[in-house]
Amino acid sequence: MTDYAIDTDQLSRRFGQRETVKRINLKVPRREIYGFLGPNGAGKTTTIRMLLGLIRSSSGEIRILGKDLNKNRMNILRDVGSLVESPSYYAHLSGYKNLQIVTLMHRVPESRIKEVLHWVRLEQAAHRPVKSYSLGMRQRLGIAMALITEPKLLILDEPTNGLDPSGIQEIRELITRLPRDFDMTVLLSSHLLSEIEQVATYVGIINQGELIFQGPLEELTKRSKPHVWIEVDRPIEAAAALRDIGWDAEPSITTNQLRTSITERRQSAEMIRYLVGQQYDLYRVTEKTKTLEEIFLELTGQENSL
Ligand SMILES: Nc1ncnc2c1ncn2[C@@H]1O[C@H](COP(=O)(O)OP(=O)(O)OP(=O)(O)O)[C@@H](O)[C@H]1O
Repeated sequence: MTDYAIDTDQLSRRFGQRETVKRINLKVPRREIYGFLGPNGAGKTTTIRMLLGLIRSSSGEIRILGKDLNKNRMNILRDVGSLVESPSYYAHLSGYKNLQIVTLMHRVPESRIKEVLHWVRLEQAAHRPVKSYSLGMRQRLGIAMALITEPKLLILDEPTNGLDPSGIQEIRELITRLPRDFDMTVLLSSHLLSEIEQVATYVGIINQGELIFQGPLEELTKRSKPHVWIEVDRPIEAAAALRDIGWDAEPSITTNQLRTSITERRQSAEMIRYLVGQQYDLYRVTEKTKTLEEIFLELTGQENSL
């Protein structure tokens, strides 16, 4: 049995009549960076709030680090660090003082502050009031606050929202090192695929409350392998003829093309020879690679919104 840091079973949440999260089975393997991806309003924050015990689920089970969240809430959450929406801190106090408050609350030795400040690269700014920090620095402070208790699981809701490219890069580098250096599992949410694909090793895609894809990132990228498209005079007939002899071919009526899953040149030569031999007129042969963005939009049913 796989060891999951987060394991939900048929997890659901309604707000009034509306079901915002629909029977999702989230499986987050340990030591992975799990990208929780979905368009705005898909249900990411609601899910994360349930995982952290901030709101109740309407039905379903949640296991965090192998334990039932309903039975051991306080115990489990001690091993979970989180940053949901913007971090809460005292703006007039320094980063150091803010971290000191967290160490006192959680009975963590003060020596840990230096370690986490180093980690998030805030040593230089440690004694300046947080109100003088940039958005990226505040976000890093938020992550430092989440890391100070040495959690086994870190949950970050849109950690790069509103950051400039260099701020995004810093957070990205920080997150990537966590599983390796601290044996930590990370779940981070985003509505941007470009965000997730750069850091995540594992991906879950949620759309309108439903988990529509879950698996290793490579499984998603595999779908972006190139396909050969053939423009032909009778695409439906040609596709059927190809399928009859064991090829994979899908017609597209609107564009007079058919799509094949062929990736090798020799195979496409064979297919072309066959079609010409069957008296089809071929107008054009092209190779197309779907971008991850296109796959994401296809999965979430928004391909026409670009
Ligand atoms: N307390 C609440 N009462 C009623 N509806 C709510 C409540 N919280 C969330 N919702 C609704 O649930 C849906 C999902 O919201 P949620 O914040 O989970 O989405 P999200 O994927 O995190 O999107 P975003 O990236 O925009 O935050 C939205 O339509 C939202 O209006």
